[in-house]
Amino acid sequence: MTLETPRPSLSPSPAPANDLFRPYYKSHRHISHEDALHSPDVFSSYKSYSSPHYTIQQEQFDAESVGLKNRFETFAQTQVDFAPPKHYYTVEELPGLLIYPNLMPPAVQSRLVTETIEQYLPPKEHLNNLDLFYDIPRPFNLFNNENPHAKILHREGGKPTSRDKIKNKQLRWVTLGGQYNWTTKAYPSFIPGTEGFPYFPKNLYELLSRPLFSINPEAAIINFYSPGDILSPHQDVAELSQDDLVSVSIGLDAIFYVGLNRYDDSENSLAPPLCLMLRSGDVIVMGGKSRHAYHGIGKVFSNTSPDLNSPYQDWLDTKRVNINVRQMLQ
Ligand SMILES: O=C(O)CCC(=O)C(=O)O
Ligand SMILES: [Fe+2]
Repeated sequence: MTLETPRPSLSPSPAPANDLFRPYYKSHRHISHEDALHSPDVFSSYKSYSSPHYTIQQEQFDAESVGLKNRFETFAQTQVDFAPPKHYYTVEELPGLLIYPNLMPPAVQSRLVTETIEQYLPPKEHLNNLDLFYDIPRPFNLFNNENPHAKILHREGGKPTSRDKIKNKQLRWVTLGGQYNWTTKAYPSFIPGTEGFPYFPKNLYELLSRPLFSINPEAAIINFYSPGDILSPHQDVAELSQDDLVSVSIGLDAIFYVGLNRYDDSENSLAPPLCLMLRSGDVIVMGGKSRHAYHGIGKVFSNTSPDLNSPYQDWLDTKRVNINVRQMLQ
């Protein structure tokens, strides 16, 4: 269970989490979408869920008090026709974990994909996983169709790549805002508001910041998954801030695991992780005691992306995009 390339803020998980998560990665590796949707131990809001380990509660969501419609329309730059969700979910055993099924309407999801490809990915300040090995031309236009097969050479004599290969499989993440330092395993400790403080895209900031979520977004990782990709169990502990981590899913459905190291009284053993089906438009918040919970992705299901009427729909039909936003500083 290793990733192809190292990635920011991925701290190796100690044995207990790995041991508890491993059977799930194994049993879900070949599960069909249909079986996962009906599996009693995979939570999704539209079916019943019962687990001896987790109690999920439905909470009232007040879309008006957080100015949801206005936020969405500002971000999508168009009128957004949507019925705001009435509920979100909390988990008794994972305090601070919030689950918002289908929060982002299609127009907002589509805009997020467009912004990712056209604005967040191209600049040289936004490092991606390929930059570690290749001299990726900048601005990096994933969909510039001139010469998609032109060779991009590996810096240390490894296999060359091409924009086509990157687009279809190799692009795994891009970082926005404060860029994590690989060597020191830390974010830059700049002072907010001063020159040189990492720039974070304003439109994404305004979409996800207070009062909707308890966060001043300063850094983000956008993860790209193809079917077959997983993300190993880890904690996100690099940020100094204890504020919420906000995670938006777009495109293909995926199984997400999350767990705290705790003893389950009924079985007197470490509790297994909670399994969630994450679908396009869902948002997860990891805050409070769950800010540093172990988590990972066990399965990405092919042919499950909704039609978002995106200019990049063909690509999105083969991808899961996860926008993972954090506050770096206290
Ligand atoms: O893809 C996801 O839902 C989770 C990503 C994640 O855990 C991370 O970027 O640290
Ligand atoms: Fe994470």
